[in-house]
Amino acid sequence: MKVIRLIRLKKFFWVGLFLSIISSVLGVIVPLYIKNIIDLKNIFKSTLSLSFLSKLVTILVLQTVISAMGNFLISREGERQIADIRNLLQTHLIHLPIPFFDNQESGQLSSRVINDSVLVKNFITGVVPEFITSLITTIGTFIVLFLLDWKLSLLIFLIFPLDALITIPLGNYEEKLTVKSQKSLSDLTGIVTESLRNIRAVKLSEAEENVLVKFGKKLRLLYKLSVKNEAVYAVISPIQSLVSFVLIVSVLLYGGYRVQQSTLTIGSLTSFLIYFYQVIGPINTIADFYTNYKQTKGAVAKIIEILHEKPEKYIVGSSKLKISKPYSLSVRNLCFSYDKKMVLEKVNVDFPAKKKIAIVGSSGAGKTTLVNLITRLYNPNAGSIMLNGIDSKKIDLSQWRSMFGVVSQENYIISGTIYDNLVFGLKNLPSNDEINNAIKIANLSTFLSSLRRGVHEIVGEQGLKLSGGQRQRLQIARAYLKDPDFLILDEATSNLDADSEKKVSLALKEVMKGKTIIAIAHRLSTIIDSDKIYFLDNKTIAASGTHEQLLRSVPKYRNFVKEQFLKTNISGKESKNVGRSLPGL
Ligand SMILES: Nc1ncnc2c1ncn2[C@@H]1O[C@H](COP(=O)(O)OP(=O)(O)OP(=O)(O)O)[C@@H](O)[C@H]1O
Repeated sequence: MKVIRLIRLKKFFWVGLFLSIISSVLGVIVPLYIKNIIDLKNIFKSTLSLSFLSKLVTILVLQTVISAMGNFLISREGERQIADIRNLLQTHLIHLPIPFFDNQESGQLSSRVINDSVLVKNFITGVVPEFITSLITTIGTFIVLFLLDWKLSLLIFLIFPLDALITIPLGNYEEKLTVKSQKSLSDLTGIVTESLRNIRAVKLSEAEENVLVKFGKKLRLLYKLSVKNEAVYAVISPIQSLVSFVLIVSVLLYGGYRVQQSTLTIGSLTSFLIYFYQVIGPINTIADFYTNYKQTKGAVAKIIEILHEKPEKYIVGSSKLKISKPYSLSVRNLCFSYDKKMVLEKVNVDFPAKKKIAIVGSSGAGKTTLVNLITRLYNPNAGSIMLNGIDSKKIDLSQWRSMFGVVSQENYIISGTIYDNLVFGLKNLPSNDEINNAIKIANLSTFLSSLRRGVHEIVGEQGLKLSGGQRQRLQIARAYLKDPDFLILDEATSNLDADSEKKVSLALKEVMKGKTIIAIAHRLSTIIDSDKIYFLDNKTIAASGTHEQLLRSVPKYRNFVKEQFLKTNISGKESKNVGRSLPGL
């Protein structure tokens, strides 16, 4: 059973279950004592009845204490289970490859970690132990009842087929409902997470109404499903009560007749009724097990689906490879497609140590994709990436990624403080001097001194409290502290005003020293001084060389530059120097 595979139960659970079983067994004995007491002729004067009474009280107290201890141990294990399942899921998720996330919504995944884990826990530490103790109570009770009077017992036995008639079809219906409810709940979580994360975009696009309409639709769907769910329980409960009532009346009528016939004692009939009252709950629990199982199956299927996803391969060999510096990268015949859409075909690029290499091409040409392949966020369909001639597949993934630092137009800022961002992902915490140095180099000193809490100031979700330039300089400071071999600049000076751009450029200049630079850019100022430029066009490298060489010999590149130059000139961002350095334009 998949549910069991998800869970690793500790010994406290088994101790708790054992205590609960003992408590159930004691519960089976109690009515027998009552029968014996009632059947004695002179109940309150007989010493035998007093001895029965004192034993009865002892058993009741013992049963209560043992049951409480059992319940506590099982519930405690339940809480640990929730934590374990959440931990297992989050650990697995964080190690899944990027293509998995391309097809998922983060809100839905959060729902798996937070909500579905609770269902599984309830099943394992609530439904299953109750089922086991109920089974023991029921079997024990029926054995005693059969020994007391088998004919009367047969009447009570009727409850099973009657209950099954109701719960099996409802259980199947419940499973379908649960799958839909869990999906609906995760959709709802997704909308809330998404809209709050992008609250500025929501307001500026005046999309409040859209978000609320979408939210309302999902909310109504969840409400309808929940009502249906409640209706199932609302139907089950009274039907079960009706079945019980009919059976009690039958036992009373038939038992009363037997007492009149003197073939049954009043004590036996009383204990029968007590047993019946006592066993009705466990029988219903056994019947409900199927419904609960079906309900959990839906949630577990979703969790197992995630756990079946293959994580990224971190360690390829048994130990990390020792590769001597300086590092140079080469990309050979790289092909890549997103699903069936071919994006790169037979791409060849070299990144010699300590050189600045630029990749240019129009929007959608595949520049970011190429960098994502180089950093192994995606795996190529064919071709290879080599580090000093060694195939990347032979190198441990974390060793590989530790070589790269990124300064990007994408927002790589995490919630927390500036300090949290500076040390994010660093294996060894930097000293105060190193932090101060990074701040100075990234041109952040003046900004930080204006903050009340300095480096411990909160930056807001995704760095909302920072300007675009400050966010980029924070990434530069982080890259400085990481001290990578390859620095990836992804349009690092885009969307900034002249002053901000100057600060970022100065900071970059410092942090680029001694590094191999991989620059992806549309803007000429970023790439013009590159040692080599690779021009991506029509899914492959159409040409390569210095800026001047390409301008002279590749008409397509010349057109591309002209277009970019015109665009940036219109937006007023490109510097005059760049315009002057474009021979032939
Ligand atoms: N995760 C993805 N799933 C499917 N298609 C994608 C994905 N990411 C990018 N693409 C597609 O792949 C192509 C190349 O995208 P890529 O982001 O690499 O281009 P780019 O040259 O970096 O563009 P830009 O300069 O506009 O950032 C585009 O057509 C894009 O729509």
